[in-house]
Amino acid sequence: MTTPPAIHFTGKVQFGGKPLFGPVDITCPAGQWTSILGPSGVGKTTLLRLLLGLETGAQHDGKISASDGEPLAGRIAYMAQSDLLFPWLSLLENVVTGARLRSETPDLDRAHEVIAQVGLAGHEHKKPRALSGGMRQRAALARTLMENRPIVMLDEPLSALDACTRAEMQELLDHALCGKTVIMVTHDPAEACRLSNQIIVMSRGGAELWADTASSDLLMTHMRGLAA
Ligand SMILES: Nc1ncnc2c1ncn2[C@@H]1O[C@H](COP(=O)(O)OP(=O)(O)OP(=O)(O)O)[C@@H](O)[C@H]1O
Repeated sequence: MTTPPAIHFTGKVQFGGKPLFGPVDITCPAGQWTSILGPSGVGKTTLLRLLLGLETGAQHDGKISASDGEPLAGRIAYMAQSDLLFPWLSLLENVVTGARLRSETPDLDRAHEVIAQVGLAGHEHKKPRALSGGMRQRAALARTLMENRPIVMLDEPLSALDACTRAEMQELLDHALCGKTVIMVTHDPAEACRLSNQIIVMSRGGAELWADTASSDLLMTHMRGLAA
């Protein structure tokens, strides 16, 4: 894996001339974990999709850049809110989907290693329907790790999980993504505080950096104030 860069996003975003958010000036430090919080509909997913270079239909008047001056394209692994597993493929085949789509020969040894890393050894040949919700999220994480990219973007990756599985997955993510530049959208201040080096709170007007990752209660109070 190449050295992870910092990511810089500036400017404002509109849909059909109607402002969504901004102007903002956001830096996600290299090799660190940034969480993005904010009220529903403020534009968190749109921001992530713009960073990913995906079609959004939005007009972005600003800049997206990496600290090493290289394009972001091809350097990001993405884990969405839903697991996006192909139901007709086994867990193993789902984990190597990226390589198959690029017409590459998948590294099956590494796939088995990554599957073991997320605690799913022995389930390689099961179809997604035979896995629990937590196991499917682990499978989605295995597929994300298999890509071994320096930047990882997570859009509410654990929102569908029960509290216990969620805590387990947070630990796993923390360990597995250590050293990468990570950007995670979440609605959970405690999750953001637990995992992040920095927290960005988005509102219609812009985005502010929340420096105190030690207190999720204070962050929650602050966000209630923004929403009021
Ligand atoms: N293609 C589009 N055209 C017009 N409006 C759009 C389009 N895509 C998204 N929106 C609107 O932009 C707003 C922001 O959407 P987005 O999904 O980025 O918000 P979010 O902060 O991630 O919300 P949530 O927390 O509920 O997931 C929403 O009001 C949505 O309806």
